[in-house]
Amino acid sequence: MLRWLTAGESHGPSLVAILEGLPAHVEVTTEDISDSLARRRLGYGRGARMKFEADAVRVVGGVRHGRTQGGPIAIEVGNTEWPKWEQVMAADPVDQEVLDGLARNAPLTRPRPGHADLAGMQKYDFEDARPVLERASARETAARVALGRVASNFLEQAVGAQIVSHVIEIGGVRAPAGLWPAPADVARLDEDPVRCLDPDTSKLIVERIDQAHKDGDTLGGVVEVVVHGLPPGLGSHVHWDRRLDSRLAGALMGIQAIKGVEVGDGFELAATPGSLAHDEIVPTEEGLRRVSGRSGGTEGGMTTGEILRVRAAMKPIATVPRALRTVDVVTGEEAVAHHQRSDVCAVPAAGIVAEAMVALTLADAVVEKFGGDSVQETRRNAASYLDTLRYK
Ligand SMILES: Cc1cc2nc3c(=O)[nH]c(=O)nc-3n(C[C@H](O)[C@H](O)[C@H](O)COP(=O)(O)O)c2cc1C
Ligand SMILES: C=C(O[C@@H]1CC(C(=O)O)=C[C@@H](OP(=O)(O)O)[C@H]1O)C(=O)O
Repeated sequence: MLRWLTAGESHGPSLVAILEGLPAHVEVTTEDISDSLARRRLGYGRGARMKFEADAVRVVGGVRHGRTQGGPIAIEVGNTEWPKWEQVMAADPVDQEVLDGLARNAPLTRPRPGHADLAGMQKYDFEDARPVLERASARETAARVALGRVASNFLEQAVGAQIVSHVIEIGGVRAPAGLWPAPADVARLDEDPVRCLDPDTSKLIVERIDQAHKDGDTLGGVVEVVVHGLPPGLGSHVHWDRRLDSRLAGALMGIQAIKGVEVGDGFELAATPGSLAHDEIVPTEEGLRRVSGRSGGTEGGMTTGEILRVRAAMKPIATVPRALRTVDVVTGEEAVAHHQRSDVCAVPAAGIVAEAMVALTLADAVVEKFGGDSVQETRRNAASYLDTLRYK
């Protein structure tokens, strides 16, 4: 079983992430992790912070000379913004006089509709939204992407699986259906301003984001994660919490601002007759194959061995510049929500986070099915399973 945890605040000194249960000998370097973090910062429409802040990666446990050692892997992602927040976010008490003199410490009492502010203040009994938004912030996803890179190296080295994500819709502008990226498309996708496979849609999306920016508005959208090279039989039909689609859905829903998940053609299948909704099975020279991929590569909560495809729908950013109505919780009076800066659209970044969550979930399913204390043992076990598969 793989377990993972993150800690740290948006403007704290660093985020930390721990991954436990991964076999030894997975090749991974600080550079690999930094590259993945750099991909998360991509995407037209992100706010100023993405430009001036860097992710300072330090692997502090579990990896030696570029290979995992079998123990928990601990990664620190330093926030280079920290010096500006050292007192506001200090772990130890700071003189009230000092804090009162800091504009950025002013209590945030006008919660933003759509963010965690009000529910968090109610639940944790805070008069200031700061402690809530600091942890709710998607800054935390940097820690997940760091772990996701370790998981995705494992998947590639253990079973040869490769993950790629793309944006299929932003602000209602949608790419043509049926475009599924291959691993070779990753560089091209990363170069596109919105990580969309279709250049015409990409241009329209950039215009849509510019318009939203001008209007003081924000946008959401849909990303799709596609995984090539998975063996059949990851996950299980025997119990709800062992179903792979259930685990993938939970992992994707756990990303800030994700409000919908589809496996394969999901909602569209609901409107399609059965004769056209399922993936017929045919014998080919390469063995049993499906003629289509509508199911998204799972049946009965197990991988089918075909391409895995899952989608996540992100709502628009909650910090809307054209501020929304709220209440000042201290005075009880009507007000507009607090706003300093924000992303107009973070859908491309959410795609990279979705890749990470899919990688962690699949790595867990591979460890569960094939075990192994070293990646070579996992690889042997997977190869022997595939060799002796009853129906190929
Ligand atoms: C990559 C990414 C970047 C985000 N950037 C912002 C942002 O700049 N401003 C904002 O208000 N929300 C942003 N969000 C969304 C909030 O973190 C999220 O809405 C908030 O934590 C409340 O959680 P919920 O939307 O799941 O209810 C971002 C989310 C992601 C995944
Ligand atoms: C810092 C990141 O994303 C942040 C996520 C976020 C939110 O509310 O989720 C709000 C913004 O932060 P701030 O309010 O400080 O401008 C984003 O920049 C990041 O992704 O690295």
